[in-house]
Amino acid sequence: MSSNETPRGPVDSSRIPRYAGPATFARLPRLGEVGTADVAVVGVPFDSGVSYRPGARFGGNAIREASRLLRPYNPAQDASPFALAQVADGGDIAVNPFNINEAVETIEAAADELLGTGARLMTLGGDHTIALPLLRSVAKKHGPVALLHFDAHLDTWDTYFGAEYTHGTPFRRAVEEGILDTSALSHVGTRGPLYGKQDLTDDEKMGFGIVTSADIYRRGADEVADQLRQRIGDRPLYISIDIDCLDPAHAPGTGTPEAGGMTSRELLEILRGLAGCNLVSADVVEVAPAYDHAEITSVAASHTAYELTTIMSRQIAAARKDAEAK
Ligand SMILES: N=C(N)NCCCC(=O)O
Ligand SMILES: [Zn+2]
Ligand SMILES: [Zn+2]
Repeated sequence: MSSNETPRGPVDSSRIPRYAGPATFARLPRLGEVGTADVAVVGVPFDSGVSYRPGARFGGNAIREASRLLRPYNPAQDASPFALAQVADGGDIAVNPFNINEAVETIEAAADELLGTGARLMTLGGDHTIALPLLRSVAKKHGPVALLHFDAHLDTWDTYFGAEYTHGTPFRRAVEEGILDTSALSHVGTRGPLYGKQDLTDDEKMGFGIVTSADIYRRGADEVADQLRQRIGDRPLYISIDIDCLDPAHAPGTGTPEAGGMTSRELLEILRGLAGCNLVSADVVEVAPAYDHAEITSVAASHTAYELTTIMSRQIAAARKDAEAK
């Protein structure tokens, strides 16, 4: 979108009932209807990398369905994300469910294509395996990126049953490949039993800092966000959100739930506190609707994606304004 074009926003829910028609994220136009977008919301229906309950392949569409209720003005960030920049639904990346290596390649190639058009990606998973090809693609464009990883789990384990690409291993692979800026890596929301203490030592060696879910409870969302923002500075940032970072009370619909997690309010507040960071792309993964009730998980995920999109749109609009002033 050039600076003098008005973005095409969502369907007007005061004229067309919000439950009518097929769902796109936040009732936004499809990418094909607008040509190119500043932020492309894409689904990756892939869950062949899970170690426990499957079902995240249906996550993207569950989030789209739940996102029908999002409204165009975000008071928490005082911004209308879909008016500040063109956000569009890019549909799903069709990947092979029977061949993980091929799926990983397909995701990377599709992300390359979308990022090549100048779009930032707001990806809806899928299981956490998909973060690796997305990070590869983002790093090709921006160099090694800072990473904020919201998750109950570390996802820096080595292999599962000998498999390198799984939902428990994407960030170890990413560190090995040199696509992360190891001076700014944080897990947020970590908790629960591990295989051994070595998991933590290995993780620390890779450069990760940890903000546990108990840290959030004790220190509060604002302080945590301030600390994270300081660590990230103006580095290009990727945010990966495993919905199991939330307590199972706030996100029952997921494959590997762990008790004692943050609330959806805490997650949303931390994200709002990150506004102004150079967020180049993001994902929300591990929503498995078969275990959900009353869309609790997919509603939380849709609001999470909405806050992330708002951060990106605000930044895109601010950069455009700066460029025009020059
Ligand atoms: N949910 C994600 N991404 N990873 C969980 C892996 C935990 C395990 O099976 O040990
Ligand atoms: Zn997890
Ligand atoms: Zn994860």
